[in-house]
Amino acid sequence: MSSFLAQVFKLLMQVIVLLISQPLLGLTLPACVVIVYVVQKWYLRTSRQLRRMELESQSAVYFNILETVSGVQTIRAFGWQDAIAKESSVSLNNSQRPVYLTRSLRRWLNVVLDAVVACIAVGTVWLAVAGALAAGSSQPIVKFTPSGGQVGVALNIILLTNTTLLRLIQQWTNLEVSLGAVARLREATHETPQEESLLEKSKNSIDPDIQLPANWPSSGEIDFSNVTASYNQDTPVLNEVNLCIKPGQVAVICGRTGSGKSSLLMSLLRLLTVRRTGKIAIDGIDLAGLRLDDIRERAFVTVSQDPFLLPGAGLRFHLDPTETLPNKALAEALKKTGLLSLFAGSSYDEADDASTDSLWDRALSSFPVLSAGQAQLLSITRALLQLQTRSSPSSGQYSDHDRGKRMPIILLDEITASLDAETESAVYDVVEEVFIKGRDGAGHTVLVVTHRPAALTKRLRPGQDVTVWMSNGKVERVDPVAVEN
Ligand SMILES: Nc1ncnc2c1ncn2[C@@H]1O[C@H](COP(=O)(O)OP(=O)(O)OP(=O)(O)O)[C@@H](O)[C@H]1O
Repeated sequence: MSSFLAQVFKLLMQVIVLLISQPLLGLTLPACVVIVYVVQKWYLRTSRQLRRMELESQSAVYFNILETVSGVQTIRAFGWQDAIAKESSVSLNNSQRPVYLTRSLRRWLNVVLDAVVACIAVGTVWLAVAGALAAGSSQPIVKFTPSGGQVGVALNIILLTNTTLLRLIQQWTNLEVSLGAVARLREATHETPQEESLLEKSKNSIDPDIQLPANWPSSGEIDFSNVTASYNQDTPVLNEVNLCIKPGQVAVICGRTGSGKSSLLMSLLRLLTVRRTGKIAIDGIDLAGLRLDDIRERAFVTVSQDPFLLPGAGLRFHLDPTETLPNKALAEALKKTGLLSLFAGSSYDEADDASTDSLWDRALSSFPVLSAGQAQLLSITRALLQLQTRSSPSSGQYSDHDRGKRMPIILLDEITASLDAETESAVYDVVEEVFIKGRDGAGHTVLVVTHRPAALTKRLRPGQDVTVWMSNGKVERVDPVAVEN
């Protein structure tokens, strides 16, 4: 913007100096303005289109490079080198076409502006000659007789004006390109569905009559009544689900692939749209009338099928993103899931807490690469820590009588799918100790989605826990865990 303004003022000054040295050139000014206006209009319109084509064709090249880098092993294994090289060179050639056309357009602009300035220069020389002839004539063509110095200054300024005009139009194009980039970013941020806008929407649908107790959920009872839910508005993935899970109960959710097990958990987190004909209540409070952040931050601790890890982020961020827990708690949780020795390596000394101090701010990528199972264990460690932070309402926010213990519901979605039998058993040991039995003897409500219910059977409590069988988005049956004879 500043260089554009600099060119504008430069041009203004040059025109003023030119008019002082050759006032008659002022007559050509309207014609020049019209010509420059028409030329810049054509130039800008074309260069805008070319810039768009350039960006699109370049994105194909970048996409090609990224795809090749990430799939280089596959390319080598299948011997696709020639085909990929050909494809890359085609997209590179295509990306060069708009660049070439843009350069040609600039040259065209140069030539047109040169021609305009050449006309003005011819006019200046003509005025000078006519003025000189007028000096010896009885009937002068022009009454103005410029001095040699004035003609020199005018010609010099004319040459400079040409460059200034060219730069001005190019700066304007650059400004437009930059504004276009800003507009595209704005479009992306406004049109991509944002969690914040969902939160905003959910704020609008909050039921003002619901006074959410600070210790909600205090027991963890879940009641699905006639729940029909879908990802988009058309096909429901949950069909009239009726299910009641008692406080402290473990519900193992089983069923064929695509039967709606994960969707059942997602409907609790309001990641699915639940139709108004049904409702999901936790401890008697309908989730539809609550804020999304209240539901997700207070009511649930979730471990999903796919661990979400950011290699550039620190270990603490992965374990305790809100940075509320002391290092000791992080180390204890990692020890529980067997990951502490992996992260601390040989420097770990069980008797010395300080031996782990350097771990927490190190980026995850600086540790040995985690296997799928180890990544899943890290997610479970995070869940253990989340349970600690979510169980007690933060002290400053609530009055004393409100400050009971929360009992978040634990949602585990195929957490052992990528683990071997031995690690699976170790993980379920932790689940049993921390979630099912609870630290102080009061267990949490736990929903476990699994394809291998047998691995959990021995940890379920006869007469208390249940296995929920799902099929085609419906609850087919609920089997209580049988009492062993
Ligand atoms: N993001 C999504 N958008 C639209 N439909 C989806 C989405 N995720 C799942 N579905 C559909 O919802 C239905 C139930 O899927 P869901 O993931 O709940 O099944 P699942 O029983 O958990 O399967 P799996 O055992 O393979 O995890 C499927 O028909 C699937 O096509």
